[in-house]
Amino acid sequence: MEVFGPTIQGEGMVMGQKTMFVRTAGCDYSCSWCDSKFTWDGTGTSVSKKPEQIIEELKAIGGGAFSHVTISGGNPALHKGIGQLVELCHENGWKVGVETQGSFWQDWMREIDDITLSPKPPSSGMQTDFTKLDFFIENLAEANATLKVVIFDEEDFKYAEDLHLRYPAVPFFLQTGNSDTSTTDDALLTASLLERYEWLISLAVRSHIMNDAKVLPQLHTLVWGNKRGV
Ligand SMILES: C[S@@+](CC[C@H](N)C(=O)[O-])C[C@H]1O[C@@H](n2cnc3c(N)ncnc32)[C@H](O)[C@@H]1O
Ligand SMILES: Nc1nc2[nH]cc(C(=O)O)c2c(=O)[nH]1
Ligand code: SF4
Ligand SMILES: [Mg+2]
Repeated sequence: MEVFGPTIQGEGMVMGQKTMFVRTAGCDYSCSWCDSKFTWDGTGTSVSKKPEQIIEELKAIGGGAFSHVTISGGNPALHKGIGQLVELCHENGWKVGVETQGSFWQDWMREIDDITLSPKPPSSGMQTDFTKLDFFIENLAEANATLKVVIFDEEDFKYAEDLHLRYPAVPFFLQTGNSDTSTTDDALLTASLLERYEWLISLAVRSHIMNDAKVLPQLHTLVWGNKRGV
C-alpha cells in the first residue's frame, strides 16, 4: 500500500531506529481505534507488487540512506510474498522488523530481526485467540520478539498484566493509545498524548506485575501528529 522513509521507528523495541516502512494492505482485525484504517476500510488504494518491485522502490525512495526496513500494515502476515521480500532485504544487507497482531503465522517470521507482536486489548473490540498466540510465542522463542500492548483504559491495563504473566520471558512494552487519529491540531494532540503517557506511567509504576515492562509513547505522533507516511 505504501513505501516510505527513511524515518525513525516510533514504537516499541527498536524505537528511534532509522528505518524504511513497507505497509501492506488488508487486515483480519478491525480495531475500533486503528490508526491505519485506510489499509482495510476501503478508503485507501493498494497495488499488487512483486517483492523485487518493492526492493526497487525502497532503493529509489530511501536513496541508500537506510539499513533497516519495517514491514507493517494492516497485517503483513496475510501476504505470502513477504518471505521473499525479507530474503531480498537481507541479501541487500538490511535488517527487517515486523509489526503484527499475532493472529496469522508465517514461517518467515523466524527470520525477522525484530518482531513486535501486538495483541489487542478489550477497548479495540477484538478478541485474542490465545491458542494462536501461544503458537507464536513458542515458535518465536529463539527470535528477537517482543509483546507490545496499546492501552486506552484500566481494563486494557489489566489485559496487559494478564498477558505479561502468561508470557513472562518475552520483553514487554506498554504503549500510549492515540484516541484522535484524524485531528490536524498537533498542539492539542501532543498535549493529550503526553497526558495519556503520564497516566500510563502512573499505572505501570503502581503495578507489581509491570516491574520490568517498558512504558513508551508513540514517538512519531508526538513529532508529526497524524501525518501519514512518516
Ligand atoms: C497499524 S498496526 C499494523 C500492524 C498490526 N496490524 C498490529 O496491529 O500489530 C501498527 C501498530 O500500531 C498500533 N496502533 C494502532 N492504532 C493505534 C492507536 N490509535 N494508538 C496507538 N497505537 C496504535 C498497533 O497496536 C500496532 O502495534
Ligand atoms: N515512524 C513510524 N513508526 C511506526 N511504528 C509503527 C508504525 C506503524 O504504523 O506500524 C509506524 C509508523 O507509521 N511510523
Ligand atoms: S490489527 Fe493492526 S492494522 Fe489491523 S485493525 Fe488492529 S491496529 Fe489496525
Ligand atoms: Mg502507525
